[in-house]
Amino acid sequence: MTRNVLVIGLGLIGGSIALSCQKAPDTKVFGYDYNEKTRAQAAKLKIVHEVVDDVLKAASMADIIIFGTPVNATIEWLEQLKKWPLKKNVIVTDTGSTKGLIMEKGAELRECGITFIGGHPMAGSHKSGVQAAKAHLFENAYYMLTPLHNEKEDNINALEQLLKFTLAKLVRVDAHEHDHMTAVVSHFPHLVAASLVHQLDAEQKRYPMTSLLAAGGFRDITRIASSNPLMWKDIVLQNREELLSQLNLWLAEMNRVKSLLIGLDQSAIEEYFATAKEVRDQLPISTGVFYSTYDLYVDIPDYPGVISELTGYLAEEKISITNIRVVEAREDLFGILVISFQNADDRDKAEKCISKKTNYEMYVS
Ligand SMILES: NC(=O)c1ccc[n+]([C@@H]2O[C@H](COP(=O)([O-])OP(=O)(O)OC[C@H]3O[C@@H](n4cnc5c(N)ncnc54)[C@H](O)[C@@H]3O)[C@@H](O)[C@H]2O)c1
Ligand SMILES: O=C(O)C(=O)C[C@]1(C(=O)O)C=C[C@@H](O)C=C1
Repeated sequence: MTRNVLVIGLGLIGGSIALSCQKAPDTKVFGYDYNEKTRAQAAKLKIVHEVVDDVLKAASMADIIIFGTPVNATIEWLEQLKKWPLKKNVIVTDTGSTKGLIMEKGAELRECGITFIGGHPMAGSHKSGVQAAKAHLFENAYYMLTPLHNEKEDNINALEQLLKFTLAKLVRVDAHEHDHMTAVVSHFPHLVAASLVHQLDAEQKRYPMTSLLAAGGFRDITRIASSNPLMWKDIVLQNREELLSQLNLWLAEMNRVKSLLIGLDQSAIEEYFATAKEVRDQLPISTGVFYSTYDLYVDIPDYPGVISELTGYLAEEKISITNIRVVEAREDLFGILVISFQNADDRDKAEKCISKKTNYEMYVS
């Protein structure tokens, strides 16, 4: 029997889930977005099997409904859902970055006989919109499910059976613990990134050259300040309490830094950086596709055409690359070309391909 899946909200996350659900056998994926342009783009990009205009009708046929909407919009949809004529065994889930308030709605849905299991894939990007959707966005990332207490195991299994096609690591987490932990590793860092950009903005009014000097360090730490403002407005409002307590911890931490600077204690300052480096270097890699890189470093001679020559060899063998950049290219030195691939297999193939055609030295990080 065909399983009908309806995805509401076809942006980066909803679109990516819809693409991965299309890989599930005997599954028909329908999609709805309140933005007409997005619906048209989703149809053109084949993000779903069928884009629908009548969301209520599609919902009444759905076995699984997935919300890819901003978290405040999800709350509004869940309220409406209570009155809809849904299938008796329908399973409703979401992808929102916050879980506390959404699970309160989930509990209300249970009172109406509707199964709601919260979900949150811990991968994404500062990019948004349907054009950024990718089938493999969640590969290897943690995908948290926050079922209500006493949720039927069969319901959770049924949802997991579909979500396993995201190739994410599915884990079950309590909704409140979820909101605490994501405040630490995601929500609060977004506030810090935005605040650093505000600080730069104020500074460059007095020293206009400052922004020209924003190189790797500033760009790395503030990439996420380019994220969707509406989405983040919703997230920080829903997780306000946790964020206020993170902010207090941060202020205390900044006071510690202040004391270190005032105290001029060289070894304590070095220790501060050393401990941070140790913890940072040991972070496990569990991101989705955007920021897990499989890089191949190629020492290339610095002559015009060398990059197109190399990419040409890879194209001949149909090896796709996700990014390419040159580092340390100087006239008198070999440059290093860093080629990124989607997976280790593609990188291995590329290494073999390049070693057949050239004598350039290569290494992987
Ligand atoms: N961006 C990330 O890195 C990331 C990662 C994990 C989870 N999330 C969560 O996923 C959800 C979607 O985020 P995104 O990054 O895909 O955002 P997005 O802006 O790319 O997509 C949201 C989509 O929802 C549509 N939409 C907005 N309001 C709607 C409504 N009321 N009804 C129907 N459609 C509506 C928009 O038109 C858009 O197409 C959010 O809840 C977010 O918290 C985001
Ligand atoms: O990589 C990014 O740009 C993200 O911000 C992704 C990110 C994160 O903070 O890690 C953002 C929000 C999500 O709920 C999950 C993942």
